[in-house]
Amino acid sequence: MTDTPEKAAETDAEKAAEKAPEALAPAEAEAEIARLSEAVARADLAYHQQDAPEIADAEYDRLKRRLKAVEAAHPDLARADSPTARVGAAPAAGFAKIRHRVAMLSLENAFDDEDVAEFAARIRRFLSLGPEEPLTFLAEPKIDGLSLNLRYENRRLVEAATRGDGTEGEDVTANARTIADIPGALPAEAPEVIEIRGEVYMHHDDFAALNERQAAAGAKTFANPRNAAAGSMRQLDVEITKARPLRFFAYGWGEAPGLPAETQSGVMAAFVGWGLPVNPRAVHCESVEALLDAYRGIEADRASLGYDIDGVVYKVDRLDWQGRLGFRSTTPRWAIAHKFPAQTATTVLEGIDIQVGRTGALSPVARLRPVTVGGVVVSNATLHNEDYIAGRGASGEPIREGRDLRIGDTVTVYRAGDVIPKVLDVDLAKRPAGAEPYVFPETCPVCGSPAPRAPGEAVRRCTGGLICEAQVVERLKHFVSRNAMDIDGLGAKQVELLHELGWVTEPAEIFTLGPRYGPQGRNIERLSALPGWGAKSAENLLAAIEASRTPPLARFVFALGIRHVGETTAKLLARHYGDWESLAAAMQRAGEDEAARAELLGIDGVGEVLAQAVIDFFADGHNRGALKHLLAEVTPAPAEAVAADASPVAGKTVVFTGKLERMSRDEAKARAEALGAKVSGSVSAKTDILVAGPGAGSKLKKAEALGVETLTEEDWLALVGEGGTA
Ligand SMILES: NC(=O)c1ccc[n+]([C@@H]2O[C@H](COP(=O)([O-])OP(=O)(O)OC[C@H]3O[C@@H](n4cnc5c(N)ncnc54)[C@H](O)[C@@H]3O)[C@@H](O)[C@H]2O)c1
Ligand SMILES: [Zn+2]
Repeated sequence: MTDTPEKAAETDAEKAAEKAPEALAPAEAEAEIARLSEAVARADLAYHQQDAPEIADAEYDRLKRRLKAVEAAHPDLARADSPTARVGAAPAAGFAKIRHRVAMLSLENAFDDEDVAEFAARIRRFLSLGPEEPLTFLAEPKIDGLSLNLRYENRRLVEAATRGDGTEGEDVTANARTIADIPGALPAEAPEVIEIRGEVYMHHDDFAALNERQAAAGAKTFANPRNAAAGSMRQLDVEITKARPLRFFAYGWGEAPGLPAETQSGVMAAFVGWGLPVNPRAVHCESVEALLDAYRGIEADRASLGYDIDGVVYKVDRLDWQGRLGFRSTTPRWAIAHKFPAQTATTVLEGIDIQVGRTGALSPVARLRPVTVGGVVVSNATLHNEDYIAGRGASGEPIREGRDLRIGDTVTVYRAGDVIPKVLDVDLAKRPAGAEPYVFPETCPVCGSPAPRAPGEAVRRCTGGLICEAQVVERLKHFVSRNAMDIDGLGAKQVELLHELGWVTEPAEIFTLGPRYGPQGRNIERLSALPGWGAKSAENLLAAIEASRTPPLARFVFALGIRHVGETTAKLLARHYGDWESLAAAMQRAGEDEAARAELLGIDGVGEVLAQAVIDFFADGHNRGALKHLLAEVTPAPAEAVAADASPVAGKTVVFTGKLERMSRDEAKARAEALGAKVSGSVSAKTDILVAGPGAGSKLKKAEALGVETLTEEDWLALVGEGGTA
């Protein structure tokens, strides 16, 4: 493949990404800032607004840290709309908005001990504290959920809002009222007006049970408890929130005149007295060492807490000092979040399973000797694809250049932000003697069909689409869909049911439903007795099935669900080959002989990847079997001959070569096809006309040798009635 301009730009960006921020030239820094801002903004939206993160938290933190560093080194280039100057994401559409009386901000991050020491030192400097003066912090687990502001007026809960972009949040008052941990009223000793802030989260076991219920109901499952909590809270339908097992911990406040104490810990104690849940793991710390001890203690218990935390938050305990320290644009100076590192563990790769997805993609999954990674027992992990196993890297993944994975290897497993675990690296020193490189299967483990890898793709795909058990439901749904066979009364739901019952396992069986399950069917069960059907709808369905026994060829080809063959391509194929027999025969030949392949490739709009997909489909014995059954039931109607007999070139095979002067090659092809000609890319004994422009070479020689009629562009235009001056 040649280097496109975008490609070159990409490599420049990669180089820039490796340089120290100060070493970047202004243009590089600007591009780097643009690239990182876009990546962070995109991740923010996915995470905060859609509750569906696309990258791991550790990766997000890395991008953001780099962006901050580049901005710090080139302050004049920092953008006003930089995601480092923002909190979260704007409220989602559909929710009423609530303007926060006191902004809901984020927290500065610390990633190592040094960051923590620097945090404490900065505070001492800011407050001009002598080295002997005590500085007390409260260290609390950082709950991995979503933040919520609860407003109580006259001790009644009157408003609940998400953080949103920090200034405006979503009104989730009704949702908050369904959470048992959140009191609807505060006791008499609470002040008249107070906003309580805290985190909504979900317990691990509740999360697992919720996902099970979701899966059983065919609904979407959540990647981790945080997404489940955020997705459950941010529901327009309160009944859904009510059915979800949400919890709450209070850790702070918004507008709060007349606080009940003068320290963070004092206020928390008062909250407990008012019936608010406060995390019991908070620790008083008098020094940096004490903070780090608290951090390690909480980290050690992380696995047994029963809910996710992603770090420890340190807060200056004295509220007067918090007041003096105040805020930067998006974070307080008196607190910091000490994040836990990405979670890794070492274990043995015991095997590699190949799973087949609904679109036929073969995905390798590592079978691991079970190991605890950040408190969760992991026994399998994704391996992405063939190249990843071979150590050739995959886009966006750390590359183990040249170090392949073999069964028996000792590997590092990685979890970040609770996304699916990954196998990161391999310890070659521990490789067992005789371990063999892994050979990726070339056939589908489900149906045995060939699973080739298309040029330029990393993934192998099963070609047995029509019969492969892993793909069959999706294929059937596609087959009956509106732009395909368009059978009235047979939608995705009905297909799923019929497949589940085992009544339809391949397309042909749709057409034998009547004799099998119709009013006079040979089975005792009846379509009309299915839940929600009745005699009338069964009758209508059978009539619609009868009516679709002669689909237009293009629709039929599209309905087969051949990879890369969309409606447009199906039309091209139908028009070029005319009828099913010619098309099918040509496709089978194309797998074996060059001329037939060249003809296929000669069709305008058919490229290598597409041609190979079609050839693979027709070459697969399973598909041929399913097609045979199907063609016993349906007869595709030949494509309408375009401008057929009227055209002198209808049905003729034409090849263009050399330079055309009156129109582009593509346009010439399109016009010829519109006149009913078949356009091919190579000359053979079947060629009727060769149109040769200046510079024609080997094709012209071959045509002359074969005695094929040869025309100039002018002759051709005259023949098809487009001669004369343009
Ligand atoms: N994976 C992604 O694509 C992606 C995208 C955006 C954000 N994120 C994650 O979110 C983080 C940034 O989000 P953020 O701005 O919400 O910051 P943050 O989550 O790092 O810190 C602020 C939040 O911590 C919460 N919190 C939990 N326990 C707390 C406690 N005891 N005291 C005070 N606050 C507590 C509060 O809700 C507060 O809003 C990132 O570091 C990353 O981990 C991930
Ligand atoms: Zn298969």
